[in-house]
Amino acid sequence: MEPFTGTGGHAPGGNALYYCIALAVAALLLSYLQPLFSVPKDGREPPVLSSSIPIVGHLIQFIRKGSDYLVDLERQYHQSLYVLTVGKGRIYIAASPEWAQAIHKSYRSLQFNTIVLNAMKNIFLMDEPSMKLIEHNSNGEDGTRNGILLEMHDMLGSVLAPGRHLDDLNHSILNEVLPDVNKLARNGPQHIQLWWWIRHHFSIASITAIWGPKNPFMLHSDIEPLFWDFEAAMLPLSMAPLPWLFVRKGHLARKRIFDAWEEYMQNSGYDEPGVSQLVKNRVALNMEKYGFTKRMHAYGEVSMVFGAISNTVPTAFWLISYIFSDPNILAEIRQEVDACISTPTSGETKRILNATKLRTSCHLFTSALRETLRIAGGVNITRQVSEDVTVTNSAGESYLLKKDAMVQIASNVIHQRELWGSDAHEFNARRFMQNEKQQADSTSTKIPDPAAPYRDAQGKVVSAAFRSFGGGNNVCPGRHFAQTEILGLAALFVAGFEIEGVRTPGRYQMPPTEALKSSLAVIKPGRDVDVKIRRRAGFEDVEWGFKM
Ligand code: HEM
Repeated sequence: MEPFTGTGGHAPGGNALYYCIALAVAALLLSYLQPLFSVPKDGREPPVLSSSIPIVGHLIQFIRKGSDYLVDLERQYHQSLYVLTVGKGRIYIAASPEWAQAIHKSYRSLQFNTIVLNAMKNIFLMDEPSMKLIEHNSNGEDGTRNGILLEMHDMLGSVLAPGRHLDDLNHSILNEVLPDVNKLARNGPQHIQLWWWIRHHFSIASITAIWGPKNPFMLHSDIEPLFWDFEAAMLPLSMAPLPWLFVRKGHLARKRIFDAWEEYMQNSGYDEPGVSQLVKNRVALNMEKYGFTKRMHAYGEVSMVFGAISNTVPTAFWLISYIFSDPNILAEIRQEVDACISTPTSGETKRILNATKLRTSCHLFTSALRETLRIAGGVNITRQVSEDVTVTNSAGESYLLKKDAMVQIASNVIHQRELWGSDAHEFNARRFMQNEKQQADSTSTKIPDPAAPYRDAQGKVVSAAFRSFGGGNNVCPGRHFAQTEILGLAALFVAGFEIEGVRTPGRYQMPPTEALKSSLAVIKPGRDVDVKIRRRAGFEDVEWGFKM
């Protein structure tokens, strides 16, 4: 299962010389071509960070290092807003909370939906008539909220906000995952691969809670693993020419998933009992109101599958990993979770976890979740500049951003900045305790917002520092759903089980992160981890249940 194979960046043996010569020739050629690609610079723009390889140097580094490239640039240059040029294009990188906030404020000129349109065309393969429908008023050009994208945004914001529909959805996903958990280690210790187990069972439970029992993940055993192949190929699929040739694995996975989702639509799987309000509303909007075909609606639904699981699944894995790799933190969080379990009546094996209490009264547990997201969930936020615009940060600094460029908020860099203290690079489960307590005091009956601004140890708000759920207009509408489902799954492990590594008896050791970190979603583990899982003493026969 070791993923880190290959030559570690060196061409083997005698090929090394040819490799170096080829690189030198390519660099020379590119330097001759550079004038053709020169990007005219306006003195009002942020500083340009150049690359030693002209034209495509930054692109090569992104391909080689993923989102870690931005961390390298931060170490080297300490710039909080700067420009990278690739070919004739510009990417502005905002790497401080102050600039993140300024970018979010200029949402009219720095557009989210233009990025969505590109994805719908190039990744989710919407046909021309559907693109026409989606493009209509996509950025509120006519001053109203009419049009598929804006109406969808508003619909998701309301159906996923704390309330009855969200409770139904959370109840449904937690109930879906219960049978798998209740089967675990029932007849004594059991070996599992922890990442595989969580990925497989949590994905299927999430998709079933949203799309009902006749969904493709439930009906076809190849769909869940293929989804992750598709997910891993997202970027190359969106950029590479001839994806069927150059991104073959991702291309085939995408095709199979589209076909399976089309089958779901053709069989009216969305009409079955157990389908969430969210899916019903999407059918009503896309098909009934705007006339999408079943095929195009199916492709669009796959984009929602990304929203639903590509971040929650790895977050649940890392949260469980962080908790179990520190026995003291495990003991403290266990105490909090134990207080959310119903008291058994004699002879009863059923124990009920109160999911609402998990969110409102387990401050260390919810702090650990946000800390997990700070470290593993530095999801970078991208916008397209629709017109020349001047952005100004809270310190009064201003820069010009040019039309047609991209802007990226480097959440992964912001999440490692000095503002987090000298332990910024380490996991500190208590880091968000001030937040959790403060929210509990001020909003005792409401559900704490997992996207609330970070408060430092003195309780001072540091706006736009915690970016895992984005911010501003496009803050993640699924964050409350995500918080409850992740806490619910992790609580079952904490309350009911002990975990040790097969290769590290008596303790659990986390696997490393993937070598090439994506900037699109929460980081995945670099390899799976074989664990021995057994029932916690005193909970051997427990059948778990949930109440909201
Ligand atoms: C740990 C879990 C999650 C993380 C870290 C996460 C992260 C994010 C981030 C960073 C954004 C903002 C993107 C941007 O501004 O460019 C976003 C938006 C979005 N998320 Fe999530 N998300 C999570 C879970 C979910 C879930 C469970 C759903 C749905 C069931 C969901 C649905 C969406 C949607 C639809 C948007 C687009 C919002 C819009 O149109 O303005 N997310 N998410």
